[in-house]
Amino acid sequence: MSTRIAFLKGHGTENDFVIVPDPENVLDLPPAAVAALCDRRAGLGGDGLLHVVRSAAHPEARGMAADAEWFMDYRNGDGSVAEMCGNGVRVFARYLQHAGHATEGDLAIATRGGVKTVHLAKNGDVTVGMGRARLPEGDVEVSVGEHTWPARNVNMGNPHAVAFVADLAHAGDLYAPPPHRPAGAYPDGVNVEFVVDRGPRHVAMRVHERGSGETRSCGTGACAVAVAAARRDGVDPAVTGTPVTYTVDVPGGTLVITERPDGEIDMTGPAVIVAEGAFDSAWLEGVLG
Ligand SMILES: N[C@@H](CCC[C@H](N)C(=O)O)C(=O)O
Repeated sequence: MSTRIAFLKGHGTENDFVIVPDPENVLDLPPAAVAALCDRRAGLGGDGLLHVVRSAAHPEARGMAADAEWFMDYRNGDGSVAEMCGNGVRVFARYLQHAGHATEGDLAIATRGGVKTVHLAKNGDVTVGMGRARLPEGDVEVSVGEHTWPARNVNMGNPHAVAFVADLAHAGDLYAPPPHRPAGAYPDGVNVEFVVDRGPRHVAMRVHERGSGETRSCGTGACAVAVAAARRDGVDPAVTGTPVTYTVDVPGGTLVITERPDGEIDMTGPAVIVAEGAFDSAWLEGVLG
């Protein structure tokens, strides 16, 4: 028997998501189902999917249920699982507010990267405490076409390679194959950011996301870029004792990233719900065969 399954669409700086509320975790969402839902031509379309589940109802989140009622079960557009999604968690918070599960102010959300504190501001901005960046040794190179750049490893719970480039156009076009990287450097894949300077503590980036291709924004990527830019600029809040803020322009808007002396990083930007509807379970079963 076919049933109607509710969904919403939302985005944060045009990093867009299919949102599937499933409080008791009863839906079966294998990778092929997520990829079908995120398909921009044959499905609903999204860079990724936010499966909204009560922490107590999800085996990966039960241990966080005392601290956060809701778990962001994030999936990339190809159906793969990622540790964290910075824009996703901001849109997830906006969904909880939209659905009446949260109000303006602070709320805790469980993610595979741990419990994140999100602040829903009056002006529509959403800030998330992203935790600390790790800067593993062993920098790599990324290449697109005839261009090759050194890149900095930054881990925001998920892996990023940040390359400072002369021209964002050198990152190729939307349909180009993903940037090349040396075999073995990232056994689980990597998100690659291309960055140019725009002014003092102001950069612009493009990103090729693991599991989604080029997207118009990446929150964890913007944090990785801000930290890589600060270190390149000789700025480390742990040393100066003063927070540092970078403005990061992405193709879909602007994110503001602040790193504090204790290493904790806050990211602020808009998060919007644009539509809600329902799809037929028979359609999805038909696609999955
Ligand atoms: N768009 C996200 C990052 C999503 C996960 C990423 N593609 C990965 O596989 O690590 C963000 O806003 O952080």
